Amino acid sequence: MAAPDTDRAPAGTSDEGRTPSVVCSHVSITYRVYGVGREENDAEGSVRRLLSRSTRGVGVREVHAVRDVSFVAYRGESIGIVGRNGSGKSTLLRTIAGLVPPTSGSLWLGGKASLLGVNAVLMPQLTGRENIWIGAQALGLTPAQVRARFDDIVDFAEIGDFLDLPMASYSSGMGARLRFAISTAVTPDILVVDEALSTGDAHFRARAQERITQIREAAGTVFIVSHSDKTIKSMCTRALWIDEGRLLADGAPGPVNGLYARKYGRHRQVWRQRFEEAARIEEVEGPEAAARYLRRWERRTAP
Ligand SMILES: Nc1ncnc2c1ncn2[C@@H]1O[C@H](COP(=O)(O)OP(=O)(O)OP(=O)(O)O)[C@@H](O)[C@H]1O
Repeated sequence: MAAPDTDRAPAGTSDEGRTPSVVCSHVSITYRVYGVGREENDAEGSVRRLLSRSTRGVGVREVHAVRDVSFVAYRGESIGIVGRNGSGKSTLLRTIAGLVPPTSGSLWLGGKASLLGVNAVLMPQLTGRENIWIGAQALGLTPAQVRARFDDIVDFAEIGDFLDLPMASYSSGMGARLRFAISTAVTPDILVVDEALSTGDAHFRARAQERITQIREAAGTVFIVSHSDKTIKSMCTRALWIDEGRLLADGAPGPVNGLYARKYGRHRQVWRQRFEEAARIEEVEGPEAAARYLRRWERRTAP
């Protein structure tokens, strides 16, 4: 397993005979959030702001979502991204998909990236049939290509009689299947899947896995964000662990998941037990006693 080292070439660049599809070099992504933090709303503050032309004091907060991340992805790889909530996984994926530019560093793509999640395009008030037409054309298919692939999309989505009903009436699993079917109607060079697999049942996941394998075999690269280590282990050939925006591990899914679980698995388990205890205390002694109990633990574990 390669430990990321910012002074060396990104993991895997020395491998010969493989074609890189994504080269992510020292990428950092910072969001600027306005209207939060300390405000200077008095007249003096406003004048100072105008004179200095600076944004200080207007409540701008910077969120360093991704910090100095480097790696090389190759054609034929399926890469799982793991990490706690808010660690920067989706931000990294959105950057690979071309939706969020890196604040610094560089990103090179050897093909077209497609983000699985045509959510923005699919409309709940329209039927599955109408959404297939709109979604597939939004991905760049011509009407003739949509016509040719229509039945395949419907078969994969398994929406049956719901095809002519509004998507708003679909279960979350049906919606996920239809989105997946539309997004993969075109074989993308780089497919980016953000949690889209978590809503499906075992049968859907098996077929999604098959589709992902087909894309990999067609020399594509797949990125998958998932909180399920089962999904990462069964669908990925490699995993990246992102923690507080930094790449902490890059290697085979088993060992990377193992490192991640070693750092946070026990922590999660311990807190689950504490919340159960807090619920018991709340029942017997009331909410204030439960809050006191949790605050005591928070103080003890605060960094
Ligand atoms: N559009 C945004 N504007 C400002 N901050 C954002 C934005 N999107 C994400 N963030 C912040 O960036 C950090 C990383 O978020 P991101 O969604 O990439 O994490 P994640 O690992 O995908 O989390 P999760 O597992 O909960 O989906 C978080 O602190 C989040 O609050």
